[in-house]
Amino acid sequence: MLFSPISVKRICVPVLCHRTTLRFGSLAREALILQSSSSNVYENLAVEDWIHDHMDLEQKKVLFLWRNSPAVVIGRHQNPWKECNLHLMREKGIGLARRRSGGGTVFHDLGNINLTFFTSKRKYDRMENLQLVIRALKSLQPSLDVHATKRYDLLLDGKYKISGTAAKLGRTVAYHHCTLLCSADSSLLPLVLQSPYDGILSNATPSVPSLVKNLCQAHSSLTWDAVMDAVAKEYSFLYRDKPGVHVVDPSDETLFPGIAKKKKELCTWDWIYGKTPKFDVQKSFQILHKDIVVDVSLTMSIKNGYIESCSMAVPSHWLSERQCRELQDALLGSRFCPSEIVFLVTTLLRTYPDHDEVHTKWNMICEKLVSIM
Ligand SMILES: Nc1ncnc2c1ncn2[C@@H]1O[C@H](COP(=O)(O)OC(=O)CCCC[C@@H]2CCSS2)[C@@H](O)[C@H]1O
Repeated sequence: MLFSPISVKRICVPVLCHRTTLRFGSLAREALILQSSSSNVYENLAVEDWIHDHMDLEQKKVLFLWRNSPAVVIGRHQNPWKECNLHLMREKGIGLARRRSGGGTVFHDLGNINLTFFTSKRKYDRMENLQLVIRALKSLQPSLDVHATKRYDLLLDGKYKISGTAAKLGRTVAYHHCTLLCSADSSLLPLVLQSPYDGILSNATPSVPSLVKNLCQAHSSLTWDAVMDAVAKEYSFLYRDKPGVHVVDPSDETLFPGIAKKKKELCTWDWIYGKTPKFDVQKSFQILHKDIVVDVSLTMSIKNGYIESCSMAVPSHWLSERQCRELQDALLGSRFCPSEIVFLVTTLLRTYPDHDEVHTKWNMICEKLVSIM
């Protein structure tokens, strides 16, 4: 049992209610603690959206506790090509998600806890929430040296980040969410958050890298379940008359009507990559062909994730101006993504049957293009 000292329940949905906001009404308390049974980042982000859009947060505060399988979560206004190693993530099957709140990029896995504090906008108070987390940690290890910074990070021993914060403020409601590193994969974390792509010119929000540490390194008792339990207890103590955590299934449409649609949107390419603020790519590379080195320089503008303009400078004795233009034109309007580029170039090759030499050259340029995506 995950929450041994306090009760954990599965929420039973009252059948005879047609307003979604009333579904949680039977749990009549000032505050509610929900824990996700899913480790799917898109499902959990969809729960956040659902609570934000449908629950009456003027009447009831909500704390949502969740963990994800390995994933990188970027802020609403960030550029994933600048923030992470997409090649490595594809290779390792690590998901990429864009959240609705601002701020920087973080790594999640099952050793990282996420806490979302929902309130009315009036009651929104990030420092109060972080102090609650600190009290919870100290209830487990009184000697722990943790403090909150002005940018709402939690630092261990004055220098190691264990928690990052972001927030979304609606018209009347708000949420503050934060991570807590308990036992995340600390060797993978810096590798996936290091972009190998250079030549990206962008005004997107940059992340603020820090030294990070897991709580379990400070003390072996600080496991994710002990920490989650302690946070839930502290929250109950402050806002509820009785302890209790409700385990919810984010794919349960009877509990969260319309949630599948929210998840679907969060999974789309147009949300994850397409919401990247407009950016340019300026890149020079060298191609070694038949013992000669060919210099290629590339300039592209990417809008909503799609190639809006593309110009390539290639020596005309190597690739004719016409063949260069044809390649550029084929790329226009394409998503800035490897699979689509490969598909378009393959289609282009078919328009030039029996031109092995041109095929080789286009393929070599294509390979370079894919390496920057
Ligand atoms: N999981 C986790 N926790 C704490 N710090 C992290 C984590 N992963 C990476 N980092 C470090 O923070 C910086 C980025 O810091 P930066 O301050 O730029 O961004 C944040 O902190 C955003 C926090 C978002 C929290 C949300 C809550 C639920 S969904 S995600 C990164 O470069 C690493 O050095």
